[in-house]
Amino acid sequence: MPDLLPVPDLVERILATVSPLPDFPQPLMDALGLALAEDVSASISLPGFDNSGMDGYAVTCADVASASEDHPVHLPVVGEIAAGRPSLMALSPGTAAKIMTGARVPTGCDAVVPYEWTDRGVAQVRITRAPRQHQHIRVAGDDVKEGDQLLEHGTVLGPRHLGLLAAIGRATVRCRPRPRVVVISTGSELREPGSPLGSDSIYDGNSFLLAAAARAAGAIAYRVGIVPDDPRTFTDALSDQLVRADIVVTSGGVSEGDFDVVKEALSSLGSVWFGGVAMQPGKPQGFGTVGEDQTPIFTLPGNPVSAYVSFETFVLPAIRRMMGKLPYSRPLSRARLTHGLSSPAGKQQMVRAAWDSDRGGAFVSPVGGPGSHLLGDLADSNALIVVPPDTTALQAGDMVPVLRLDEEF
Ligand SMILES: Nc1nc2c(c(=O)[nH]1)N[C@H]1C(S)=C(S)[C@@H](COP(=O)(O)OP(=O)(O)OC[C@H]3O[C@@H](n4cnc5c(N)ncnc54)[C@H](O)[C@@H]3O)O[C@H]1N2
Ligand code: MOO
Repeated sequence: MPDLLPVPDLVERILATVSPLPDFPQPLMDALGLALAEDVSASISLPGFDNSGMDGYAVTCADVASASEDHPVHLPVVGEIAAGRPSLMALSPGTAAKIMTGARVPTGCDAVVPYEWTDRGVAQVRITRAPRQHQHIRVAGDDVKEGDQLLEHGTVLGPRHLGLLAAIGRATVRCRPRPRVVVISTGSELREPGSPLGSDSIYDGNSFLLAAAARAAGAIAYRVGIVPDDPRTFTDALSDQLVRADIVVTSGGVSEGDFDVVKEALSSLGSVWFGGVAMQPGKPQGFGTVGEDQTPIFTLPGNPVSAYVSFETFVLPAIRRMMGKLPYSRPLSRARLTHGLSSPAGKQQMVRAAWDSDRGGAFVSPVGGPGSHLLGDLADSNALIVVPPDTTALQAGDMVPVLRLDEEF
């Protein structure tokens, strides 16, 4: 058996070849899920001005200090201040003004008495409890101060970040864009789902699997569909697609067969490496660059489980690096193995598994057999147990490294 490349060596080669995409200002809603390519500081304070936290009456504390149920204080109501419709800028001692939540507090007011402590009077208000000084006043800058560092370069933007960015008035933020991933399935036996199936043909599951995985990783995925086992047709399809690709992913046609179209078409270019990686499933791999723009290309093996595991191991880190998302690879966690298993020597085995947790902590159970055609088992899995190349057997109860496939990271 020719030497197999260790998995980390190929990952390293990929990360050295792939560069982060140039960042540019993006409208906020397009930035959801993208990594910030700038440090964001507050250009304004939040709140921007002292405002009321309650619907009630703006008062001067000293005027109502003695208010109680038994000895209410009565004040004339001199106006009404609604949020966004400031009408009264200053409050004179001995008066009150109706004020709504969010409305700017007039000068001279140092507390808000909520409606519930009053008779809700219009011309005059009866106040039965004394507020503390500054009660129900939201002071300018008590949330965010102008100049505060808010979000760091590299932060992956979620709904809460976008809310904050909008609140400080940002319409755009600098982010790296989503890479455009073109997915091509090769194989003359493949048919489009929904079309009739011949006696020796199969449906093209891989392009859906891989395009969906690319989209789930944050990329824009273009599913080109099926290219038959003809090198010329493959090369034509590839050059048609390069114009819209930051990454090309193919499946099939890379092992030792007589019609291994991808290998045959790309070998002559010399810039794509083909070889075996010490991983099971996912041994036959190809990686390199194609076209004028040196677009990275991943030629994944055709067996569906092999294609998926290869995507997780090699394509996902490339997508994340282009997007500026760290870490590049899915983090390993540890879980207790429920059943023993054996593993081939010299290869990192990626065992389909079901992960769960209970009061005893995380546990993981192998799902199905090792066959790389077992797509049903793959769909039942939510994790991969990573068995190192030098480990040939694991016992029930062992703590094992696990990749949780549906976890955001
Ligand atoms: N003599 C050898 N044969 C094989 C070796 C080897 O080392 N020596 N390696 C095996 C391993 S491991 C794998 S993995 C496969 C990889 O083969 P290819 O990448 O060339 O893929 P194909 O031969 O085109 O297809 C393999 C398998 O997968 C099915 N397939 C392909 N595309 C799709 C698709 N889009 N959707 C669903 N299923 C797909 C295809 O029909 C085949 O059954 O090679 C082994 N052979
Ligand atoms: O190594 Mo292949 O990728 O399992 O069946």
